[in-house]
Amino acid sequence: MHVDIANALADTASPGISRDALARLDDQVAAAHDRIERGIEGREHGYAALALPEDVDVDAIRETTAAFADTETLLNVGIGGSALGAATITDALANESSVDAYYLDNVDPEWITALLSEVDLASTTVNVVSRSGTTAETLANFLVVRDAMTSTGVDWTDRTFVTTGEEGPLRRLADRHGLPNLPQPEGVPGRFSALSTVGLAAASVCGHDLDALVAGASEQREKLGPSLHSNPGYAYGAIAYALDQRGASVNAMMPYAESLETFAEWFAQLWAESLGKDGLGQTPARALGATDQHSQLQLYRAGPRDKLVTLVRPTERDDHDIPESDAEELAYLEGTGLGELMDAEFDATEASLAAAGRPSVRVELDRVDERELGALLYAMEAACVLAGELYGVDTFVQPAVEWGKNAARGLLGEGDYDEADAVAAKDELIIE
Ligand SMILES: O=P(O)(O)OC[C@H]1O[C@H](O)[C@H](O)[C@@H](O)[C@@H]1O
Repeated sequence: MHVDIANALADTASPGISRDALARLDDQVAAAHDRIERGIEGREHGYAALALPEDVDVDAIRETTAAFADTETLLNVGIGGSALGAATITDALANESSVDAYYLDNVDPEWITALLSEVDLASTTVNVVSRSGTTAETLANFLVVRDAMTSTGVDWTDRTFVTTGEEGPLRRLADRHGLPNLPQPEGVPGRFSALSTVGLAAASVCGHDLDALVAGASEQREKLGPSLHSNPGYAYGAIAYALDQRGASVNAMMPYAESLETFAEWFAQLWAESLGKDGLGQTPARALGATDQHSQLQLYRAGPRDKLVTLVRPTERDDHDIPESDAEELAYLEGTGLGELMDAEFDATEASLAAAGRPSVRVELDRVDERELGALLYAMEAACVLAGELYGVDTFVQPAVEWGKNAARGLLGEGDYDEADAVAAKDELIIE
């Protein structure tokens, strides 16, 4: 995995960073790295995430999930950081697995009802994931899934394990029913937990190679050092920060692979919840190549100069030949493959942005496999932690999200929350 930052330099783009400013930025990276390394060594809250390649116990994950070897469908009941890391991995590698993995990370009743009526619950494994064990959406979905199993004569206690902390309602419920429990990593916020029990349990149920995922992350861990020039993660985080400072307040994450579409969702949570505070932060946007060339690219190339476009692709993938056609106008497609076309689209988009003086960063994986995914996830987490240091924000908290959670709890009558009063106090100006 590597990044190419040339098209984010002021030589090409505006906003862009000059070579002199890049040298000054590298001094800031060195100082930030000292802080990060201390945090990792001391397993401080949040920084502990970057120690996961060393700390995660893949044998314990394999041991717990071995009891569910007959799984045909996995229902991962969790939201935010308790869904997106696992979903990134299993969606990216879905073609390699015989297990269909679904992420119940929303409480849309029509969607849940339809899903539960489609899957064979007798061969379904349920992983209920919640760091706090209190998230209303997760607990509600779990109760619904459990009820669906009971109504179809499936013993839900045989088919369920939980991934949660030492305390909380979910843990108590799991203990009461003797459900296997995978512990949450200490000091690792949900959005940084892809490379822990939280992200890897689903990967294990789907039969993916946990050792390779961790090995890819370890490679990137070893690259953490005092310069952005020897570390793709730091390079990405430093450039994204520097461009935001120069006006690129939006970061459009655009993978050129269907298998990486969920990665852009995971990145959006990582970037938004970690950096969006104190009036600072860069807004993550989600796009998919080549599809969104035909929808969003117009804005990225010719709209306000407030965007950094991050183009992600595997350099190697199984191609599919484009068959001969009987139309002369289509002759140019003959002898090529869909993958070749995808690559041409990627190169064309990158060049078209550069020709318009718009900044982009290229992120390339050797291929979409466990090792490269582990590397990508770790590098982006390191990028985010570094960016947090450069902004000077508290990367590992999300008080603004907690506000909404409290308001919803208050509305549902779980207790007295001031936040719920604000909902009732809303003004109305209705137009019909
Ligand atoms: O894992 P849980 O405690 O259920 O939390 C799930 C999610 O809840 C909140 O929305 C937080 O802002 C997220 O960071 C977290 O990932």
